[in-house]
Amino acid sequence: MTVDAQALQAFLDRLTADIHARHDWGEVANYIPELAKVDPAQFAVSIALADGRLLHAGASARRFSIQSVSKVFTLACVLGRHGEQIWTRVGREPSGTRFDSILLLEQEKGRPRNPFINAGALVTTDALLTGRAPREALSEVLAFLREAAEEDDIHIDPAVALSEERTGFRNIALANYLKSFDNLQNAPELTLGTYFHQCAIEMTTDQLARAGRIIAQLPGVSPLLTAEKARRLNALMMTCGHYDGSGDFAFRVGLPGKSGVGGGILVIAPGVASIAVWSPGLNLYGNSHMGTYAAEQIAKFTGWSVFG
Ligand SMILES: NC(=O)CC[C@H](N)C(=O)O
Repeated sequence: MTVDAQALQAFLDRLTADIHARHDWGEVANYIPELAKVDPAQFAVSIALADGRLLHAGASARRFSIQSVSKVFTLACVLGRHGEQIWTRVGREPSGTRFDSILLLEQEKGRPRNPFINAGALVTTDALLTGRAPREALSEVLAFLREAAEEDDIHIDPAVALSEERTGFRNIALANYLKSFDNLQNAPELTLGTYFHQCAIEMTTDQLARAGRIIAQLPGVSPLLTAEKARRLNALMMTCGHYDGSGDFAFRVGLPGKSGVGGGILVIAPGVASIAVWSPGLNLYGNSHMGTYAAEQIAKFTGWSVFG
C-alpha cells in the first residue's frame, strides 16, 4: 500500500500536538521505582517506510526503557538458536490474564500460555541463556537489535535493571514456580538477572522503528529473520502482544503490536512499515495509553491493517 510520506509527516505533527493538548496521559508503571520517576507527559512516534524513509515526531530521539518489547527480539534469537523446540516449553495462546499473572501456571503445570506474558518470557530468556553466561546471552540480544536497527548505540540501563532486581517479587515468584515444574534450565537468579537486564534495554522510537523493519520484512533489510519466522512473530504479536488487552488492540488498531511497561509499542504493518510509539503513561492493561491512541489514529489515517 503506498502512502504519501509528506501527508503522513504532517499528520504525525498534528497528532503529536493533539496528544499534548489532551493531557490524558495515563499512569506510569509504579512497581519499578526507576520507571515511576518518568514524566508521563511525553510522546514520540517514528515510522520506517518500505522505501527507506524514516518519519518521526515528538521526542523521537529520547531513550526509554523498552521493557517487554524486548520479548519479541529475545524470542527471535531463541527461534534462531533452538528452532521450534521452544514450543515444548511455552504455548502460543493468548492468556486473557495480566502480564504478570501466576494463575494459569498452576493449572497448566508450569507451561506458560505464550512467550509474551512474563512467565513465558522467563522461559524464552532461560532458553537463550542455557549453556553460557548472562553477559553472552544479553550480548546476543543487543547484537541482534543493533544489526536490525543498523545502529550500534543501543545499550542496557543498569539503574532500571537494578531497580527491578530489587523489587521484582512477582517475577521472582514466577521464576521459582517455573523451576518447581522443571521448566527452567538455569538457576532462577540467573534467568531473572538476564530477564531484568533484557527488559532494561533502552532505545529511541527511531531505533525501535528501524529494528522493527526486519519483523515487517521491509525491502533491503538484514536477513536476520526468515519470512516465515517474521510471519509467526507477527501472529504472536497480534494475538498475545498486549496481554489481556490484545483483543482491544487488534480491534482498534488492526495491526500486530508489542507493548512494554515503559510505554513503548512496536507496531508492524507487514511489508509496508514499522511503527514505534512511546508515551510512558499506561492504561488498565499496562499498555501505553496515548501510544495505543496514536497507533489507532495512524492506522485510521493510513488505512494500514492486516484485515484488508
Ligand atoms: N509488561 C512489561 O513490560 C513487563 C516487563 C517488566 N520488566 C516486568 O517483568 O514486569
